[in-house]
Amino acid sequence: MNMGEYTVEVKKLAMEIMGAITEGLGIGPTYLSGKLDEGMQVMTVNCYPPCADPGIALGLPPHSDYTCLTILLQNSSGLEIMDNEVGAWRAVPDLHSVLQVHVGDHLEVLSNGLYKSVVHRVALKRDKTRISIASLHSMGMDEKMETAKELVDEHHLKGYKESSFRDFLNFLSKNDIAEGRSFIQTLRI
Ligand SMILES: O=C(O)CCC(=O)C(=O)O
Ligand SMILES: [Fe+2]
Repeated sequence: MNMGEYTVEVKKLAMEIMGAITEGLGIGPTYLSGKLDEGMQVMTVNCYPPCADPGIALGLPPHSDYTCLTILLQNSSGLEIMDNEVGAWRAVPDLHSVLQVHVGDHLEVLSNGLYKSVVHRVALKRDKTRISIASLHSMGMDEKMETAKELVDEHHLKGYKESSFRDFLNFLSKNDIAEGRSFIQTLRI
């Protein structure tokens, strides 16, 4: 499969998974399908060179993705995920030909916090180049993601402000995520 075909297939998968998630949330399998289908798919190909002293450097600083979903393919281990219950990093095992699905900030907003966006980072290897391909799925540039009204009531107050992909880009231009500022924190009410 070439990159173009992969891009098309991974989008279909993202649409299916989001349909299953919104169905599971009780807001129906097509709740977001139109806006997601017409929305943005950003493909990033990341190359992490070997590092003589991996203890003092990171491939990618801790962050969560602004997306609804991110689908990731990696050629070797290196990705680490924050385990919020214990406040420790967990290495994602090196599983061959496996796609990882990350919950992004906008799914946390949509679900009123029932899904939590995953904080992740990439560690470097002493003797190995690591390559990953991430497919980031979100609505259009100026489409505002709002918490589903069906998931808000007097016992479950609305926990998030609405935001768009452009709002995230504006945040990025003014803040350094390497210093720990996170977009989702600015959305929490
Ligand atoms: O290289 C990876 O495994 C993660 C890439 C990533 O987090 C991103 O592109 O947002
Ligand atoms: Fe990421």
